[in-house]
Amino acid sequence: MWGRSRQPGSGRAEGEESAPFPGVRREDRPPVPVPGFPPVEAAVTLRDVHKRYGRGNGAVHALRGVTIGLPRASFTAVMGPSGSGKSTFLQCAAGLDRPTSGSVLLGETDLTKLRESRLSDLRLARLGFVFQHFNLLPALNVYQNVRLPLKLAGRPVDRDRIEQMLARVGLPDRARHRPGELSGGQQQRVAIARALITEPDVIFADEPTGALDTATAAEVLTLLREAVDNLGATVVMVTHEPSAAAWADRVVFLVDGELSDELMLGDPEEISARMRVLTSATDRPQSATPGMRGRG
Ligand SMILES: Nc1ncnc2c1ncn2[C@@H]1O[C@H](COP(=O)(O)OP(=O)(O)OP(=O)(O)O)[C@@H](O)[C@H]1O
Repeated sequence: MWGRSRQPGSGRAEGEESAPFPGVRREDRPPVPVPGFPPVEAAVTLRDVHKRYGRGNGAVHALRGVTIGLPRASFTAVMGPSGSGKSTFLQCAAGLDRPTSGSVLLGETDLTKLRESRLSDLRLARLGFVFQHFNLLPALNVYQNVRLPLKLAGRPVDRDRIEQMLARVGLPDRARHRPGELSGGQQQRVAIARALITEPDVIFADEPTGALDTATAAEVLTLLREAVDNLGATVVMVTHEPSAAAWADRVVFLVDGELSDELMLGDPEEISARMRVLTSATDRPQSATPGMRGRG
């Protein structure tokens, strides 16, 4: 499978399988894209997406005609200098914000044509989210946090599946703990379990390792990688960290709201070098995030 041998620090050998996620049959997995061949089907497609904040002289053009397809069962990292439009890209691709013009398709469904209530249903049913600061509900325990998307979507709750998912992310004995009783890395594992419990088509991750130390970040990235390889999920991750982006199959680079470059199966050094070129060309610093500096 592509990218498998390139995972920095995963400790997993080429071709080695990790334990499957609960409730997912191998035959249900969608086709895996092969480098060098056009993808059969894109999980997410952006077509000429523009996003403008404000009007007149004060308008900010955060995205300027972004067109890209993200293949099913692939892991894409989005990088770029500070203010280049990464978060706006993620928000528009995930249907959390609406483009000023252009279209965003989830499979065959054009999100820009959906009313807010339908969009919200679709996000619950088919998308998962992982954020830098975890965004768990502090009053709910771990089990209840993971169960929440199922309840919100009105779907049946299978206690065994939730417990298996917690075991899968390495927290079999924390179901009754509140988020405040867990470390940052453990909270992010809960957030990943919560994102995966609905078996989403696409997981959007916004700086998922930005608040974590190097070792913990690698554990979280392993889980995202496994969601792609074993569950057939599509992962889209915004990151400032070349060492995190190197876990992806493909890194796309945004500059001033435009896609300016991409790298397939890049290692941290290659990704850093590409970022240095882009940052010096725009003469704009990257936003600093703690945690993974110096890795790789
Ligand atoms: N709600 C908003 N209103 C006005 N301008 C905005 C808004 N959100 C983002 N912007 C502007 O749009 C541009 C792109 O912002 P965005 O947050 O997408 O960039 P980014 O690459 O994620 O930045 P960073 O790496 O610093 O988080 C920036 O100039 C930003 O100031």
